[in-house]
Amino acid sequence: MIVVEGVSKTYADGQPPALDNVSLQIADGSIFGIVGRSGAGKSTLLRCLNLLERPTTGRILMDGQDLIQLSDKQLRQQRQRIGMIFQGFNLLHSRNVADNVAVPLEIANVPKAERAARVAELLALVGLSDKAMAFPSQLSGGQKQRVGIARALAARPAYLLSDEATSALDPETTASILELLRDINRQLGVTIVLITHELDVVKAICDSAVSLAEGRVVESGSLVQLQADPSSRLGRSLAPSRPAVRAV
Ligand SMILES: Nc1ncnc2c1ncn2[C@@H]1O[C@H](COP(=O)(O)OP(=O)(O)OP(=O)(O)O)[C@@H](O)[C@H]1O
Repeated sequence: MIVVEGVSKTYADGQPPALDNVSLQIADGSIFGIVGRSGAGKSTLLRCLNLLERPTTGRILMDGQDLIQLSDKQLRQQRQRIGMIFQGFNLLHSRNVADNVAVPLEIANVPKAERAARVAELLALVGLSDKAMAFPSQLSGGQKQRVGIARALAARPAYLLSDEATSALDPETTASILELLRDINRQLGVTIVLITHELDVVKAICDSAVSLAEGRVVESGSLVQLQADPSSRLGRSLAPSRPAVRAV
């Protein structure tokens, strides 16, 4: 479970805070969406969850441990429990697909034979077994993101952080990547925290969501709660789509 307690982040003196007293909880095994306009603080919040950004004040508890109190070594260990995927995929262009997926395993000093077996397993999971020797430049956007997902899962993380992972993809590819994330969540029990500016993404796969504005939490809750609350703006935006009415 992730608990964010009173987290504020100010990048520079005199600037308004990027996060202002944010508190929320992310249940184990859930898919949690962070929404809000550009500049609302979404990336800052996501980056605080693995301490790529250090909060100015507040606490981030992951599995009961306050990340801010961890030593460098403990933080490195905790980060192995957190995978991350990105809008721009962040693949190494000089390495083939298998070698990209192997990067976290190399960092964790996993022996070569074990690495190869794990990479094969991961490529099968994301449906890219036939692309192991291909280079990123030979892949479509959706395939690149599948490599990014396989790499993020390599060290068997408990948490997967997704920074606009589908924003660069067309709607059909987005749907297939969201389906993959949902399968990973269900099959492996990985908790997924995703930033998106597309409410359709939240509707498609999130169990809970928070909306941010100017660094503050505007609303948060489970999708079911939000959708059932007539006073919730986010809930109204996330109302289930009605089936199209067909003329007879
Ligand atoms: N490294 C940084 N240094 C200084 N200010 C920053 C830095 N990163 C973000 N900010 C500021 O913090 C605020 C929140 O930015 P953040 O990137 O978290 O928002 P966001 O909701 O993710 O936006 P977007 O959807 O455009 O990515 C903005 O005002 C931004 O200019």
